[in-house]
Order: sequence, then structure tokens, then C-alpha cells
Amino acid sequence: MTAKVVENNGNDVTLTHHNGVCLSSLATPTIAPNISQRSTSLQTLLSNNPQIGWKLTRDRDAITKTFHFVDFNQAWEFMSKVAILAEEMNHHPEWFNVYNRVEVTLTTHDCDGLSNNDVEMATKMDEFEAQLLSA
Ligand SMILES: C[C@H](O)[C@H](O)[C@H]1CNC2=NC(N)=NC(=O)C2=N1
Repeated sequence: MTAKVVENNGNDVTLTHHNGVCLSSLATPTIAPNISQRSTSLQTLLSNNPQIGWKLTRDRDAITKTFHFVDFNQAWEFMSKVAILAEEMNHHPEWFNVYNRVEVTLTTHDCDGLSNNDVEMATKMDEFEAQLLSA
């Protein structure tokens, strides 16, 4: 996504912004948050379907989910897949792992809240989870 920033000398410059679309009303105006898209983008993840299970966090504009795997090895396999994805996307989760449990929080620092990058990463994480648990 790009936001147009006009320099004070009058020349237009285009600010390419982390190629995601901010969904947070907290985002700074220069990156033109697309909050009208917010509910559409989040509705699948936040549905009551227990198979999905993402929730909005209380204290900030973020989503969170706890993944449970068979054992530590599978949890680590999941985290390894996500680590590769994070580097590809240049978008990194906040996470905590103990044995077979991985607690994940996704938000976008550049937006001071959620962006489409979080939606994309959460969706991919759910795909990795399904692949691993059905193996
Ligand atoms: C400098 C680096 O490109 C930026 O900090 C990237 C890296 N990973 C990131 N991850 C997340 N979750 N939010 C960001 O805004 C972000 N920005």
C-alpha cells in the first residue's frame, strides 16, 4: 500500500508503506488507514468457529490465539514455518512457547494496530496448524 506524502517543497513523494493496509483507527493519517475494510478483513478470523479461534486483545489493537500441538517437536515445526514466512513478509509475530503450546499476538508496529499483514499471517498460521495436526 502506498500513501502520498507531499514534501514541504511541494514535490510529491510516494511513501511505500510496509505493503500492508492499516486497519487500525490508531494509524497516523499519512498512512491513510482503511478502516472501512477492517470488519471485512477480520470477520473470518474473529468468527466464533472454534477451529479458528482468534480474538481481539483487550489492551491494544491486536489479535491473539493459542495454538496447541501434539508435542514440542510439532510446536517447533510450526514456529519454524512461521519464522520463514515472517522473513518473507518482513512481518513478525509476538509469541510465547512452552512445550506444545504457542501463544501468538499479531499487530503492526507501523500502524499502531492491525493491518492486512496481520490478517494474512494469521490465515497462513491457521493453514500451517491444519497441515501439522492432520499429518
Ligand atoms: C525495520 C523493519 O522492516 C520493520 O520494523 C518491520 C519488521 N517487522 C514488523 N513486524 C510487525 N509485526 N510490525 C511491523 O510494523 C514490522 N515492521
